[in-house]
Amino acid sequence: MDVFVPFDPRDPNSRLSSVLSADQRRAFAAAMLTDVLDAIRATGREPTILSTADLDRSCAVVVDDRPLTEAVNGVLDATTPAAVVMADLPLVTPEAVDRLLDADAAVTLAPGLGGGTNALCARHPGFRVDYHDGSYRKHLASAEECGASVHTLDSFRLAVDVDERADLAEVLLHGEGEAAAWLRDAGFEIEITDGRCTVSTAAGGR
Ligand SMILES: Nc1nc2c(ncn2[C@@H]2O[C@H](COP(=O)(O)OP(=O)(O)OP(=O)(O)O)[C@@H](O)[C@H]2O)c(=O)[nH]1
Ligand SMILES: C[C@H](OP(=O)(O)O)C(=O)O
Repeated sequence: MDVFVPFDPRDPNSRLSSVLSADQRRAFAAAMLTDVLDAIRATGREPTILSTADLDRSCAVVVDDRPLTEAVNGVLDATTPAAVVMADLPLVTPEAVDRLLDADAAVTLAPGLGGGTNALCARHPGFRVDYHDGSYRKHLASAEECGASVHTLDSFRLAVDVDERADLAEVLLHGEGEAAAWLRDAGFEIEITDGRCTVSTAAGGR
């Protein structure tokens, strides 16, 4: 099974601009990518990065500068079965990747909090993606349209994608890889606000 990891290094994680500078966002996104690639490799599979620009990584890289949906559908046009695992999932574990890839359904979807699709495995040649704006529901419809059976994977490790400041607390709480280490080195810490774990930018970030 080919596993593709979409990655756009140009201006990553723009929704974190209030806490991280552009250079910090690039470094943090690269650390998250490393965590995702490590988890996939630990399952015995070799990932391919689907990037918008050339990358200096010891990994197969396919460059396609079209928007995300078109680039991933380009992959699905050429490759079935195929899996797509986003690069902003720093909590992902090899066990979670195995569960995604071992599921029998024609289409397996790992939803993100907020209705996105953090990872998927497509065994049906007719399935195509349509990312953003609550893509999980669109992908359920897309699978139904082509008559593919669907499995929704219940995985905390795949559900946490890093979009906003609150997501950084999850990385500090549960992450064990480069992204969590990068945040700690940058001075970010957990603090309790109104009884919940939040991320403190007192010593880190902007
Ligand atoms: N190949 C490719 N990957 C993309 C593209 N846009 C986003 N990605 C990747 O897709 C995943 C999900 O991205 P998003 O959450 O939509 O965007 P982001 O850059 O992480 O964050 P924001 O700028 O805050 O939206 C991340 O791994 C991105 O690197 C694109 O146009 N092409
Ligand atoms: C890639 C996209 O991410 P979001 O815009 O939901 O963070 C999606 O999962 O559809």
